Amino acid sequence: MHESVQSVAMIGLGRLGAPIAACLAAGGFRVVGVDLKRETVEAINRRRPPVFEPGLEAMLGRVDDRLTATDDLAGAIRQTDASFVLVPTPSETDGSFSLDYVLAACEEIGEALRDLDRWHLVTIVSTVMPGDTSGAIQHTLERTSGKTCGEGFGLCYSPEFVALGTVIRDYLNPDMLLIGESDPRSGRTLASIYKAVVETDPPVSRMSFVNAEIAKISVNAYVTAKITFANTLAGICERVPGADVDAVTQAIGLDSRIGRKYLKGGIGYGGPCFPRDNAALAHVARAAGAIADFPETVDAVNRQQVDRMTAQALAVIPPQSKIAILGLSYKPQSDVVDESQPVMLAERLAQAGHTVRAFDPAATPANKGYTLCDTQDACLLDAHAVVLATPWPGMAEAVIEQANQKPTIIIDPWRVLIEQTMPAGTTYLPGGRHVVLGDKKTDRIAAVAPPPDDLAAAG
Ligand SMILES: NC(=O)c1ccc[n+]([C@@H]2O[C@H](COP(=O)([O-])OP(=O)(O)OC[C@H]3O[C@@H](n4cnc5c(N)ncnc54)[C@H](O)[C@@H]3O)[C@@H](O)[C@H]2O)c1
Ligand SMILES: O=c1ccn([C@@H]2O[C@H](COP(=O)(O)OP(=O)(O)O[C@H]3O[C@H](CO)[C@@H](O)[C@H](O)[C@H]3O)[C@@H](O)[C@H]2O)c(=O)[nH]1
Repeated sequence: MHESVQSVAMIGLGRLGAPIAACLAAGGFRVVGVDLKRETVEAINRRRPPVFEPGLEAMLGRVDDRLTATDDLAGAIRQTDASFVLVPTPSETDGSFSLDYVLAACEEIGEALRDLDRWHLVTIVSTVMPGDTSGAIQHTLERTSGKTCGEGFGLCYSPEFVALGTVIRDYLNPDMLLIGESDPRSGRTLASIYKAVVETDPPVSRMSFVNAEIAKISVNAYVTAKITFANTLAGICERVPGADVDAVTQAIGLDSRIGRKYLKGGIGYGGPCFPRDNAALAHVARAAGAIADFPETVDAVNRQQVDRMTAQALAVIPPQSKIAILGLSYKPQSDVVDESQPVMLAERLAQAGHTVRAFDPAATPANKGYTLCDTQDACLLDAHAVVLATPWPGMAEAVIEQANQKPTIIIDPWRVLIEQTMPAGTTYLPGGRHVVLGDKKTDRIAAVAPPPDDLAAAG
């Protein structure tokens, strides 16, 4: 079914590596997980999630004795038929991705391959820059193993398209499998490993390393352009009488050339991947002497979304108010605050002279200028205004309860409360909608980013 591969090594048991190792083991492979961190190795061996990822604990409960973890990378290679490298590739200041961790892992893999008397497939899953797999990665493996890539061992580049919070679901139900391969045997073997584990029958795109490398960052660059288009529409709809971004995006999403996914106008995209992939594509373009304006513009317009949200809030919140920010992670069901728009918004509102308190069920950012609360109730206490920045389950209800107790300004960039009847005295400001100040019919008193003059006249 999957050629002769029965056992695999997962090198790097982080946010992606741990859940994917669990999926491979639950799917029938014998998996040896490798990580430098002792606490991660111990957690896996005790079947405890080393990272925050919904569903991981349950998946670890299904691996029986097929998953073990160790810090002995060479030993893991010797015991297995194939290995996956899923270590960090942090961004450099020029937008490119560092290969330091990948090359350190490849040095050890290559040394282990030197004495191995059978073929072994190495797959790089970490996101790398175009040219890296056939360049430094392949050279390192060949140098340290003394073997020729495509003969003594196989090499693939196969990045993942999973999103944090849904890693397991996305891994088991991929839209496609992207495989850059050194030779047909390597690509075929990797495809057979995936096919043995995934729950669907996705198309497999097999190609050269460089095309797979460009394709990976292009998917994120394209999807972020789509989100940014929705945010641009949201900004327009906020200022055009009667306009509603959701009505517009729902309609245009029905055009099959556009599609409905990732078309929600909100607070801008953040996280460990989306923001950096535009910077990487821009770097690739500049280095090749091609035009870099498109990814640079998407990135710049995304950063403007924090300006848009800050201006909206400042237009309706009286000076020196107490503001509660609910949700700080870049999206619900995640503890990640890399490039988090809610964190940026909290900082900006604090800089504007407001007393800002924030709460998140999982994320604990190093806060600048605002107070991080241990509980949602402490965050909401006495707040004049609430921003539902990253709406985790249960937060919307708490906001309504707060507004029932005292007049509250509610800022709702994702419109999770749009269907609710607001308690009397509430100022409700949904992102992406034009709302008239003092609308008696709906009892929603709101303004959507009005120019200051309009606000003064209305007040
Ligand atoms: N997080 C995502 O949503 C996502 C999605 C797609 C692709 N990626 C890519 O996947 C890669 C990994 O991302 P992540 O979020 O899982 O990173 P992470 O930092 O959560 O995990 C990486 C793990 O690798 C371990 N490690 C580092 N060097 C090692 C070595 N030599 N041997 C063994 N273990 C080692 C670290 O201790 C850590 O536990 C990156 O290239 C990232 O761009 C991430
Ligand atoms: O319609 C939408 C959809 C998402 N977002 C925002 O986009 C960001 C990213 O969301 P999501 O895709 O759910 O999470 P990530 O974990 O960042 O996953 C992205 O980045 C990964 C790393 O490259 C890829 O593997 C995934 O395919 C890609 O979706 C978040 O800030 C969301 O709030 C929007 O603003 N509007």
